[in-house]
Amino acid sequence: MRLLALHVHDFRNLPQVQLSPSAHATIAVGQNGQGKTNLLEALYFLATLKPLRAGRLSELVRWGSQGARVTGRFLLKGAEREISVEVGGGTRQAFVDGKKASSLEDYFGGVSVVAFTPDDLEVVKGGPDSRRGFLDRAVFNRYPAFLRESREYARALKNRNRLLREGHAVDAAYLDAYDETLAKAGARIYSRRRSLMAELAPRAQATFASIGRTVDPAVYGYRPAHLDGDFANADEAALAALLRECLAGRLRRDMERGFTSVGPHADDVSVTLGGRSARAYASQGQQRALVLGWKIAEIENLEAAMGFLPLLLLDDVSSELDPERNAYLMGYLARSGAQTVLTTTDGSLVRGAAADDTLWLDVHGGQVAVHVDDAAPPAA
Ligand SMILES: Nc1ncnc2c1ncn2[C@@H]1O[C@H](COP(=O)(O)OP(=O)(O)OP(=O)(O)O)[C@@H](O)[C@H]1O
Repeated sequence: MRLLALHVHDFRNLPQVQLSPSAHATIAVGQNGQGKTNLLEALYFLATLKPLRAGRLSELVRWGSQGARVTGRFLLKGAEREISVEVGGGTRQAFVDGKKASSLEDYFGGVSVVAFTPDDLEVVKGGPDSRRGFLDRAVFNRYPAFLRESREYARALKNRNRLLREGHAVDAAYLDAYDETLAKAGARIYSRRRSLMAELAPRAQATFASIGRTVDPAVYGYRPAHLDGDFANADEAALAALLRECLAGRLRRDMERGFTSVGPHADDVSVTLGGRSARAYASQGQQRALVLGWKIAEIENLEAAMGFLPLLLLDDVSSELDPERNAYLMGYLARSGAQTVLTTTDGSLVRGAAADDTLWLDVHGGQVAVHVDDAAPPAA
């Protein structure tokens, strides 16, 4: 997969960007607040239909404009394909080759992207929701249908919570039907996350072993909270049965509180170092190495699964890593041959990922321009 051309229109502070990225590294350099992350966010949104950091879609539209549009032309398995997303009035509309996309699967059609941001580096010490989000982004990359499936689950959960809040008025047969739907949708999420972890955890553990500067082994694990039974070996029907049982067992408590306390929305990813919680005991550098190990594993895993590398988006990650781990990451990017878009305030930090064909960009006040003097990385 390769991104051949990108066109951004009225996305955040970017009025108009048109560029043909390098087949390898494209490096956007600029001072703080100029629009580097916005450029990356436009690409991420194009490739996932999910905002990288915005809470609301309307935040993506340039102030004073009616709508934003991002278009990308990709080379996928030898054929060119243009996808486009428009945002306006709080909704988004996806297009494939100029026509409305018939489904999400049709839209994505093999486009795959992995983003790595400073927020990711904080994920180990953050709360379960950030780790869950981190896991789910990897699951979605691996299984694009997961976007639809997780929405189905969220809808079922919302309906059940509404019913629980109605308290005494809950009709048992009615609730039973809701539980059935929720358990089925939940079992799919469990199963997707479990499959992804089975592929990814051993790779992440191996990468960490080479960058962690410790003999303590890292272990990344996922096991649903509150669910009793043989999670590792249960098929999807058995997972749904386990979840239903658990929902029934916690019904009284859930009715008192007015929300569902068990299910994929309440899970966490455990990360341990030498058998101890990494959140509680690992140093900041080790926590970051654990995240770096995971990200590199995610990229390798996608390559193994799809037969090609995803597009990599790195937002000012180098300034957050120590020099040795930054050099490891830059060396990995250069060796992998992946198409990468990096942002930085200091071009020298990402020099290790650059080659003769690197496209250097200057970002200033929402304007993105190709840097002409290629003798040295542009200084911010
Ligand atoms: N919807 C919007 N419309 C117009 N401008 C916006 C919008 N959303 C954010 N901005 C502006 O975009 C700028 C931030 O851009 P961005 O986050 O890309 O910065 P950056 O170059 O990555 O900086 P840093 O190095 O600090 O991360 C801010 O000046 C902000 O006010």
